[in-house]
Amino acid sequence: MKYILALDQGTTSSRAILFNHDGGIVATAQKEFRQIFPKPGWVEHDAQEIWATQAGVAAEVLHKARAKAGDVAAIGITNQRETTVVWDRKTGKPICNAIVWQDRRTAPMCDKLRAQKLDKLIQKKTGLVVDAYFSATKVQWILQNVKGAKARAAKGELAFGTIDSWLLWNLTGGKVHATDVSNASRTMLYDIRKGTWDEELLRIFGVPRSMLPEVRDSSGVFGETTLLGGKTPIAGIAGDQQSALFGQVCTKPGMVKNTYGTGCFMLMNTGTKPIASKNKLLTTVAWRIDGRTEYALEGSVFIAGAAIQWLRDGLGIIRKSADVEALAASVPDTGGVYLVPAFAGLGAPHWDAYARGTLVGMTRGTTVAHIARAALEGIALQVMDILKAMEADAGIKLKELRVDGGASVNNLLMQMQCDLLGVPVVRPKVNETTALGAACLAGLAVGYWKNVADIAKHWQVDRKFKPTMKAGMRSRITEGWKRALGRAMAWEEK
Ligand SMILES: Nc1ncnc2c1ncn2[C@@H]1O[C@H](COP(=O)(O)OP(=O)(O)O)[C@@H](O)[C@H]1O
Ligand SMILES: O=P(O)(O)OC[C@H](O)CO
Repeated sequence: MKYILALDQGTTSSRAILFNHDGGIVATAQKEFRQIFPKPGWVEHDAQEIWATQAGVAAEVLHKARAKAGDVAAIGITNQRETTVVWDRKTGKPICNAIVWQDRRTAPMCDKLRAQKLDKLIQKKTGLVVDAYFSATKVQWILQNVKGAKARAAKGELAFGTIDSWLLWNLTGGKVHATDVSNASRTMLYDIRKGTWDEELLRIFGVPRSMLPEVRDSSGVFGETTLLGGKTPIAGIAGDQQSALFGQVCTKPGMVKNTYGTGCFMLMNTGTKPIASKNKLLTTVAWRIDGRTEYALEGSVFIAGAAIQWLRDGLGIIRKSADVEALAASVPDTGGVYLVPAFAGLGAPHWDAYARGTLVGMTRGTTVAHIARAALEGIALQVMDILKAMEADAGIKLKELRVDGGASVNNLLMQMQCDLLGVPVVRPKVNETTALGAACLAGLAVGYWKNVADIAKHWQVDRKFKPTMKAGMRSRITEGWKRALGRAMAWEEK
């Protein structure tokens, strides 16, 4: 058969991409959906709209390529992670909007867990830092706040799933309620070393076992769908950041990728060994193939490309995201301005749910160009902080950083990044590595590709950025950044 279809369900859009045997893109379809902000700090999605847009782009991409179901060997799913959907098993309808990974409403619940000194236990089992980011407190919130939910869940009437499970359920007409191990590892309910849902955590968060999906390998047949017209196997699932790690062929320990999308997510493959972080990074499952689990260290930055969207939609100083590059390049530096884009609190390595966006260092000479440049620099500086933590945790010095994601097309940002890191930054030709990873996991399961080496031979460099900044300048910028961070942290009152 000719193609593998990847369904890439991201935070801001649903995408469908058809890949051929060379790992090349044949056609792409994409549809944005509504971001719902009911209160400050809350972020929701309509799960039905997510399914409708995802099903829509799947049909559209086949149409664009003039392909039929019979041309598609398998489907791979990759998804925004942690986002929580609870639905009725009988009707298949969600009982409320999905609570998105960026949503901060459960921060007080996390404070309580820390006050009860449960954070160490949770980190030991799940590899995660207690934060509103993960699914557990989101499910707990739904069960406590949606009328009748707790009782219905206790009777086994409700199902919980991250977006992959929700899509899989819909693709299979409610026949399969499953997830893959990389997504399970983001729920804060899963023991990443034992590879099981954890009864003690389920008790702590008040989540009945009956709500949970079955956890499977990332590569393997999960079920079949008739969505495309014939019967197509769904043969791979991975969370989008783990999927990008696979798509970048970071399949050997020590290899690192950073994805610049809505947020920024840096992952280092650590092989079959989970490394417990001493610097507030996450230990997470990269994937499980043929029963063999590989792990990753992760630094998660909540706002990256979203800061550029804010320049566009919030401030209106650019018309489209790509315009930020020329505007920022029209000035040689930020003129001392720093933008800490803590719009959704700060993730790794700070984990401050009460931090808020801060713009400092302005003078009468400050222009929108300085602010645009500060937004790009703010992205690169957040990434610098996580790379330092990662190098300390893994005890290695990085040789190169592989990059991808929507904002990685910005050459100025990539140059700033490698200047601030002092490490070469490498961008591959196929920038859709997230979708490619899911396609590869699915393709491996059905024999479309033989093995990882078969996939690796298609990875090609588009451009390599080399550091040019003088060390003195780097430390001046870094020092100012530390002070700006201090202004942003603990801003929102508890
Ligand atoms: N040229 C650009 N420079 C900087 N940011 C960009 C550029 N083009 C797109 N972006 C940002 O990239 C993000 C989209 O990337 P994408 O990988 O599609 O994200 P996601 O998967 O999180 O929805 C948006 O936040 C957008 O503002
Ligand atoms: O949708 P993205 O690409 O911004 O990714 C979101 C992450 O999976 C959140 O953990």
